[in-house]
Amino acid sequence: MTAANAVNGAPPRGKIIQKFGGTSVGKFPINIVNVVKSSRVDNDIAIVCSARSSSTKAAGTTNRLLRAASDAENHYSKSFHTLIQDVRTDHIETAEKEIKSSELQARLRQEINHECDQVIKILEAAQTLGETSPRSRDKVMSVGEKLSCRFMAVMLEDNGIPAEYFDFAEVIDFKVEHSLDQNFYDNVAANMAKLLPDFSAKVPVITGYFGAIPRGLLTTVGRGYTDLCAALVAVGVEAKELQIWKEVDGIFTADPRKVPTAQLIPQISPAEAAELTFYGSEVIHPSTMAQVIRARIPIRIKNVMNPRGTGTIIYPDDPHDLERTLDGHIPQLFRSRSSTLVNGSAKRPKRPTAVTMKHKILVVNVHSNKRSLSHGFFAGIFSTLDRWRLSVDVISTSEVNISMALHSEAPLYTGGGDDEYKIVDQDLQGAINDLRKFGTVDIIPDMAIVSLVGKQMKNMVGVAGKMFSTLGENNVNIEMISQGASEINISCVIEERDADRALNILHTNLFTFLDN
Ligand SMILES: Nc1ncnc2c1ncn2[C@@H]1O[C@H](COP(=O)(O)OP(=O)(O)O)[C@@H](O)[C@H]1O
Ligand SMILES: N[C@@H](CC(=O)OP(=O)(O)O)C(=O)O
Repeated sequence: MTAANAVNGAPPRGKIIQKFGGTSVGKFPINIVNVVKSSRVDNDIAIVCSARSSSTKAAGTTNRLLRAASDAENHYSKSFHTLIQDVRTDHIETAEKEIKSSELQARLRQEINHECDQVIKILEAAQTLGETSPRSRDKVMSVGEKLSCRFMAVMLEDNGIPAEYFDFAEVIDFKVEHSLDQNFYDNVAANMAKLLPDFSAKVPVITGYFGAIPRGLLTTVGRGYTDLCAALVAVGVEAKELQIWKEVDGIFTADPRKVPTAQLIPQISPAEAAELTFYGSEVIHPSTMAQVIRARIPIRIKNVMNPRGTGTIIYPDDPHDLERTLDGHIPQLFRSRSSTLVNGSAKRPKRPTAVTMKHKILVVNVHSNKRSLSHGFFAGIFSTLDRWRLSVDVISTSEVNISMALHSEAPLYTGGGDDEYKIVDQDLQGAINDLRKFGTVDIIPDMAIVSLVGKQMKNMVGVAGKMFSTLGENNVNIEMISQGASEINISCVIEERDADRALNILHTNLFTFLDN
């Protein structure tokens, strides 16, 4: 505890890891500077940033880099050079606009040019080979985080905050097994802590990309990997809190951009946050939670545009929840820590915690050509999906039929007349061709999954009935129902055109009237 903190009775000084997403770096870099400046008064801060996006993630640096890697592989030399030139120009123009010191600006320009020249060399090699390995693809992708963090480090310095760029590309210096187990995460977290200096003097600005993994970061962890990187830093340095800074005040009872009456949730359990993320409210990368909660570190979601808000804390609010997350933990330890968290959350009203919507869903029905489902039918269906790397979000079965709701980013479109869907996603098309061995396959596109999530729902009689009758009374057609796979989630599949209306109807009826 520092002398100042000890005298004024403030909580002891500790380490806080702050993660900033790509759109925050792109749109609000000065807000990030202000957040860091004010947070450093009471705590030691390290920041982790994702690749920059000047408008949306879809149009951001990571997507451009991944497209450049595909173009190199396919010998489209001109287009990958253009994409990298766009990334270079974007970062140099931002440096010229945001950095006041000409000296710092010149240094940053040199760094940007160096990173972009390096990535061109990798892409030219990929073009010669006509392929990219998962590792070289990751290397290309990592340039996004490098550029973003070089910019943020200079931005902090330019505003009088001592900062130091930290590249974690080499943090994995041990043999990695095929699947990333707990041992892997523990080793990465320990290595991160070893590499980082004491951050009371300078703010480390850490690349949210963390090193070469045999099957590639993109395949093993997936997009949004920066949240996990920040989580591992937090675990490694035994942080007092992990903060994920976004452009919303925290987690709401429904997407606040779609449901104006949605309310901020002060505290949510990790299991609920994971369900919400999976079913469409992408607030945090799912693997992040397990690592941080295991280490008993609370996660706080906050808004870069409203730093005074308290945000949402993700932390178990009763020992049983923590027990489910951890094996063999000591409940007493949890209790002493949780008492500093949000008050009264254990006395939550009996109602779901949130309602969420997952878009771009299609339903695949396989109607068995036998009179009853034969031995091996399910095994055959699932091994086909596994072969084509598809995962099912919602499933329901009847005597001779299996219906599966799948998420696909690629659009489906009708082609060639006769109601035949031409499928853009090659994995999906491959899977559907193979599924035809098991029976007649129908595809219903343009669907959405609506889910109620809440740990209170375990003990709530009639909540599913209320959900379905509310939708029915409002003429929302339900295609599929899934209840009970997870005791804290009830989901159903509806038509995409009804999605936003259904979200509002459910929020009004189930969040306002069930209080008792
Ligand atoms: N229940 C929810 N609570 C908060 N945000 C939600 C929820 N459901 C969906 N969202 C949406 O998730 C997005 C997350 O915030 P944002 O900062 O924009 O993401 P990113 O950090 O990935 O750029 C917001 O656009 C918000 O509308
Ligand atoms: N830049 C990476 C990693 C990431 O975490 O991004 P964000 O924090 O902006 O979601 C991606 O787009 O996947």
